[in-house]
Amino acid sequence: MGTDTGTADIAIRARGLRKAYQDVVAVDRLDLEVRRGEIFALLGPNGAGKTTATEILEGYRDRDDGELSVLGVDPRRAGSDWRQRIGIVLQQSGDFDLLTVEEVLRHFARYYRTPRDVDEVIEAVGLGGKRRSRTGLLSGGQRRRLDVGLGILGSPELLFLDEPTTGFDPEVRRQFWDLVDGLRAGGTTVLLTTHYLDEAEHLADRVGVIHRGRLVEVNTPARLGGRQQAGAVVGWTDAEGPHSIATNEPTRTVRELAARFGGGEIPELTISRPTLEDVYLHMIEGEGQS
Ligand SMILES: Nc1ncnc2c1ncn2[C@@H]1O[C@H](COP(=O)(O)OP(=O)(O)OP(=O)(O)O)[C@@H](O)[C@H]1O
Repeated sequence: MGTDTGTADIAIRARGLRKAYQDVVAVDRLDLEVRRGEIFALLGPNGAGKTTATEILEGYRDRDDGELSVLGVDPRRAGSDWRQRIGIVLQQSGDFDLLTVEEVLRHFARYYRTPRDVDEVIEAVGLGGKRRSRTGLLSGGQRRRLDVGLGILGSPELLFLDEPTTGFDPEVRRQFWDLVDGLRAGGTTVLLTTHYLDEAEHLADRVGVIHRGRLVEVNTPARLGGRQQAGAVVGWTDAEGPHSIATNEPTRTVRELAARFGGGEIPELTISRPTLEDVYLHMIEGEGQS
C-alpha cells in the first residue's frame, strides 16, 4: 500500500493520544508502538482507558488530540480497504441466535474480498462438532470462539482481541492460546486486552500497562517491573515445618541446603520469583498513590 512508507515494520504508532468524556480524561497523552507480527497485550485495571484507546485504534472512536497510524493509515481517514485488513473481536458480539455456526460464518465471509476458507476457520476455532448448531444454543466459551472465528475470517493483518477468553474454562482457554499462537506463526499482529495475567504471560511478546489513560510501562512479560532482577524465595520443609529464605543468590542457598541435607534431596524444595501478577499489582498500587 502506498500509505505504508516508513512504517513497514510498525503496525500501530500512536503519539500523544488523548480522549476525554466531558471532564473524565480516559486516554491521556498515550504513546504506543506495536510492531508487525507481534502480540501486544494491554493490561490495566477497570476504567484505565483500554477500551477507549482500542476503539480509537480500531477507528470506532475519534480522538481529541494526538497522531495515529494503524497499518500506515490514520483511522480517521480510513476506508473500506483498510477495514478489510483488520479484524476485531469485541467483548460482545451481535445476535444471530437462529443461524448455525456455519451459516453465520458463510454470511460474514461475503463481506471480505479474500475470506479464509470457512471450513478451515471452523476447525481453527475448534467448533467442528458444532457447525450445524444454532448459535443461540452455544455455551459462552463456544460463542466466544465463534466471535474469534468472525474476527479472523478476513485474514486480517492486525487483529484486535478485547478480553477474548472471559468465561472460558481452563481447557478451552488453552485451546484458544494455541489458536492465537497459530495466528502469530502466520504473521498476524495481535493487540490483546486481558485481565488474565497468565494469558498475557503466555501469549504476549510485550505488554503495556495502562493506568489512568497513560502507558506506565512497556516491556516483555519476563522483564516487566524489573521482574528479572527481583530476588528469589527458596522454600523447603524439615522436621520443624516449612521454611523460606529471600535471596539474590538462590543457587548458593540451594547448595548450602543440599549440604545440610547430606547431599540428598531437599524436601519440598521450591524456588520462586515474583509472578507477573505480583509486579503488575505492585505497579498499579504504586501509581495509585501518586
Ligand atoms: N462513553 C463514555 N462516556 C463517558 N465516560 C466514559 C465512556 N466510556 C468510558 N468512559 C470513562 O472513561 C474511563 C476509561 O474507560 P474505558 O472503558 O476505556 O476503560 P477500560 O480500561 O477499558 O476498563 P474495563 O477494564 O473496565 O473495560 C472510565 O473512567 C470510564 O468511566
